[in-house]
Amino acid sequence: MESFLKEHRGGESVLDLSPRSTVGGGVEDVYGEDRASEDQLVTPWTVSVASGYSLLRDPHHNKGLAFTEKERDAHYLRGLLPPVVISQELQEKKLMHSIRQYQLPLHKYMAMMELEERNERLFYKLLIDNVEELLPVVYTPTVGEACQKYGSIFRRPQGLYISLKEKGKILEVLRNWPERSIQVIVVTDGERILGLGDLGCQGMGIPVGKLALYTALGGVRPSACLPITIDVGTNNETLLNDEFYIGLKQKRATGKEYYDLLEEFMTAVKQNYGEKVLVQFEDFANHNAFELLAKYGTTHLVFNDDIQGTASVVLAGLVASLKLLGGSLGDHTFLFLGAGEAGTGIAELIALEISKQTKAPLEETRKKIWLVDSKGLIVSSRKESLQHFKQPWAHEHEPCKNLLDAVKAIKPTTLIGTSGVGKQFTKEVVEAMAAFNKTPLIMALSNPTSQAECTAEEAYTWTEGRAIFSSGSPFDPVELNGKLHVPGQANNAYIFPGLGFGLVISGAIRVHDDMLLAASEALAGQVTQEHYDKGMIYPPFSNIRKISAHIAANVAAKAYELGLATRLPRPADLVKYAESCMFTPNYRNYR
Ligand SMILES: NC(=O)C1=CN([C@@H]2O[C@H](COP(=O)(O)OP(=O)(O)OC[C@H]3O[C@@H](n4cnc5c(N)ncnc54)[C@H](OP(=O)(O)O)[C@@H]3O)[C@@H](O)[C@H]2O)C=CC1
Ligand SMILES: CC(=O)C(=O)O
Ligand SMILES: [Mg+2]
Repeated sequence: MESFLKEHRGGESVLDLSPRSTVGGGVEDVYGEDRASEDQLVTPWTVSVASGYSLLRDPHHNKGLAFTEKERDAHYLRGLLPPVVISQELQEKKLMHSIRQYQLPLHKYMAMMELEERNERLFYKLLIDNVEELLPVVYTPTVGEACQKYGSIFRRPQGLYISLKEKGKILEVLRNWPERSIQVIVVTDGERILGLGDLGCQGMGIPVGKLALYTALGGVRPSACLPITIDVGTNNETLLNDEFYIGLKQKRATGKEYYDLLEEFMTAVKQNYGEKVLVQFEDFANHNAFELLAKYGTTHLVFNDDIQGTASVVLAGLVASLKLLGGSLGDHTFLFLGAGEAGTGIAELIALEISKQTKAPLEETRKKIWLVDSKGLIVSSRKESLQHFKQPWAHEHEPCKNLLDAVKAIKPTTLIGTSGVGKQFTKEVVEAMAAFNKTPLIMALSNPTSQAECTAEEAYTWTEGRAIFSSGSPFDPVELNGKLHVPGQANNAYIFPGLGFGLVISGAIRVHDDMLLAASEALAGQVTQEHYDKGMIYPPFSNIRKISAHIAANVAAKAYELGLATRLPRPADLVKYAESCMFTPNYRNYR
């Protein structure tokens, strides 16, 4: 602070902050003074231009040992750092070495979060340059464990908490966030965190993780990202009884109380950030997710990642798989285990794509797709008792009580797991798939790894190496009878960063289903012959920035075509434009 005042008052400090001299020198004992003010009100105050010590403590500008000699002179850093000056590359090498020393993924996660709080650009450089290694650390599966233990690992707030206590004041709460130019909000209410259920306020790890990917994979500026957790209570008894739980200790609010809070939130978001801020709904339970999407889809720029992002990524994998399987999408039969957000979201986008390709009505193309929920196969005799999002899938058929019976009856070419329950694709189920398919397509999408419907090894072993396999959380390649099988990661992380970036750079004001198809097409278009030769239906994450630029460009093109883009004129080369807009984490030079 002193250096700031000197800098701004011609080198003359207006406040004398130096310790008052005492007879005989040395530092004055200020502890008594501090105790004397214990009962008094004090004002927490700070300055806004960072230099000296505060610059080292500012994660947006801190460069640690990479501050140059000139910068150390100009910004009052002399003596605050050891003498050596190192490059960002050397810092990266050192940090990767230290992160690799940790045995437990959660410790790696905590080291990464600590880095983000200390030096944001270095955090993103590490994440971008080592994406395949670090994605499982900052994202699924480790982020799941981090959310489960968020109460005990919580150090500093990384996003905004909006609870029932803030009712009537949400606009003010938004204004407390230090950044004004927000482009992307990821919001959860913590009720369905991955396949781990209701984690209440501890779900904050998910918006934080998703937005880190928006920046690292998609190129949205970190300062334009805002993670939000809406806390309406939790029905998780363990959390309610945990003295370290960080959220509201009450049962979840429902009905009018819940929807009124969400309405206030959505209104405040638009009031504060305007029409073009993207709100991504994440990990809401399905009894609210579909309704919120339908309600705000016509008035706000909103997108549900679990319903729509997942649909787009899976469709891309299916389209790519046709290169290996032959035929068209409409030639296939799909069976889902799990008929919630992910399951019905994917099913609807597949049906839409087949309908666009064949010109057949949606009601017809849906008939190629079957879903099983916790009560068995969804069939017409169950229609009356089904939630609205399941009803379009209630086809004419005899009831089937379990997945194995459904597989045998429907004989799908593709089996997709979106149940949130691990180990449901048993040996019998997978062997049944292999019995009537030369190359069965198996997707075990539930997260984190503990909830995957089967492992990569199981899928390859039980099909004698014939399966094409993808999962929501990553699995290592599997060697079977001398052949290496490379599983894909069918995770919406391929889609949402590029999709969101495309919406941002075109200034889109609404999300349209055709944009999901455009994102899907762009992702499938990034799978090359080299990937197909290895049996892959998704490109590697190591290329994700390029992939995201192509997705963003395709989505932006669709926004312009539909008249939903506001950033005019339309750039001629949208891929180049997207690339040029992407945030890069290299250090900036300070004057
Ligand atoms: N890979 C990816 O990118 C993504 C993965 N996911 C994962 O998908 C999973 C599900 O998410 P989501 O769709 O939002 O969750 P939902 O709660 O909306 O849906 C879960 C569905 O699974 C069904 N189900 C639960 N248990 C069983 C069972 N034992 N047998 C058969 N069906 C069962 C439920 O049935 P009922 O309706 O009868 O209760 C429900 O239909 C989660 O693990 C999530 O992590 C989600 C989004 C993206
Ligand atoms: C990936 C994701 O969004 C989920 O599992 O919920
Ligand atoms: Mg999710």
